[in-house]
Amino acid sequence: MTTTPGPGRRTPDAVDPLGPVDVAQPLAPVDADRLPGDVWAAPVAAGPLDALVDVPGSKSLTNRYLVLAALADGPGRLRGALRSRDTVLMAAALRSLGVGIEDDGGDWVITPATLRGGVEVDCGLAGTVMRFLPPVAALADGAVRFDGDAGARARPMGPVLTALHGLDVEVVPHGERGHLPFTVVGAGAVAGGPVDVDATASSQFVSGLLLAAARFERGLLLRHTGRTLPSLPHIDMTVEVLREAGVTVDDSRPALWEVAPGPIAGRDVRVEPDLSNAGAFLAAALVAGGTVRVPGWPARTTQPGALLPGILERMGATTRLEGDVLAVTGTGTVHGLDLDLHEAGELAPTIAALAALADSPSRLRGIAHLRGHETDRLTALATEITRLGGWAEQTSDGLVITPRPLHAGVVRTYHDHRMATAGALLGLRVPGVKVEDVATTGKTLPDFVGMWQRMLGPAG
Ligand SMILES: O=C(O)C1=C[C@@H](OP(=O)(O)O)[C@@H](O)[C@H](O)C1
Ligand SMILES: C=C(OP(=O)(O)O)C(=O)O
Repeated sequence: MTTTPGPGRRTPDAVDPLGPVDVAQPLAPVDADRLPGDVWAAPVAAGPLDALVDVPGSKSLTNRYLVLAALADGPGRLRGALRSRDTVLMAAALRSLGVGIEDDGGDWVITPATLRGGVEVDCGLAGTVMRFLPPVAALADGAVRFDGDAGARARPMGPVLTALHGLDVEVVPHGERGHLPFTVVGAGAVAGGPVDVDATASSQFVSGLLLAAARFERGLLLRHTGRTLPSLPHIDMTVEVLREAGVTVDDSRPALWEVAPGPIAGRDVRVEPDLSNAGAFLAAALVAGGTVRVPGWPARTTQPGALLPGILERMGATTRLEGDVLAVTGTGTVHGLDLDLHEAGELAPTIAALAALADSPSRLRGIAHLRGHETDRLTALATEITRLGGWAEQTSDGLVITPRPLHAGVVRTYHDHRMATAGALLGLRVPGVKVEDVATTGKTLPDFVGMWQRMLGPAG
């Protein structure tokens, strides 16, 4: 049987162990009048950009700092924290567990407390909430029920729950095993010790266990058992914030992390801007030409967005760090590239949108785990790029994107903030692009539309 690769399908290729699959179904037409949520007409850039874009705090750092502050031995203060759906859900969950979290002139002031059970946690669609809080709930004095959006129930949770079970924490599934909803029955303490985790599907399985581990009686010796590990910078971020809070972590052996038991210091910290969220704005300079600047760019960071300047340069930009301002300048011509993104999968939607507008094909590798993100991002990106007339095929671990002239159409977003921002990037170049449910950007960037319009200026 011969097969025709199609959008939204795996395509046979040399590295695809799954081999050929069935012929693609035709794309469902999108009727903009019947779509849920707002349909936003993405503006076309009127000319080269010249913008300074202030990007709010990092989601990943905000939610790590919140968890550590909740488990600390004294009060803490978070300056420049991101206020978005993912971080507000984290704060709400910690409050329900008994932690004090007050707003003080824009800062979050956190007062740790004995964690109480008998509560429910709404994870929304936040990976950081659903993966970071079950180990915290194990320290509570009773049952903590976890659930989230319909899409959250599809996201992988099994390795976290298996690890907790291995640490003698009771976990009660309420639906499909290894998925939300479930209840963690906290016993007020966790003995800790050695545990094996297969984190092939998400680095967050490792980060969540490490964040709570100093509060386990024997600490934790965590071994990753899978063949590949995504998003290592995010695990390094976890190790770094733990060390900053006075926790002893040994990460000197490959795929092994040892956290010593001990107190977590309550601290006064400032959150770095979210570099991955900055990515869509910086990428806009390549699409429209001109310069986009992002202030507060850290000289050194564990955020995977640190890879952006190098990636954008390969795609045709010039970048400069002027003090703490990153300036990215583009010509309007974007080059395709072959890129392994396993360390920075959350950048993939931005890079895929650029690739669809490039002057040569691109291949993105190392991102099979994106199938378990907010949506199956490989399918979503292939489907939506193809819907606009481009061509994108899935491989076993990524995408091959062949640029073609794009046309007007509605980009579906599947409750995925980064699908919405990718749609905005395509719309900068292609007249008539609309983005379904643009409000989904509120997951990490509630003012995305306002920021995008300000970046474009009055002519945009
Ligand atoms: O720990 C974190 O803050 C994150 C880790 C990564 O998850 P995966 O390893 O599941 O990709 C990343 O994609 C996500 O946006 C945030
Ligand atoms: C994968 C992402 O989020 P989450 O923290 O929900 O996994 C993301 O923001 O790209």
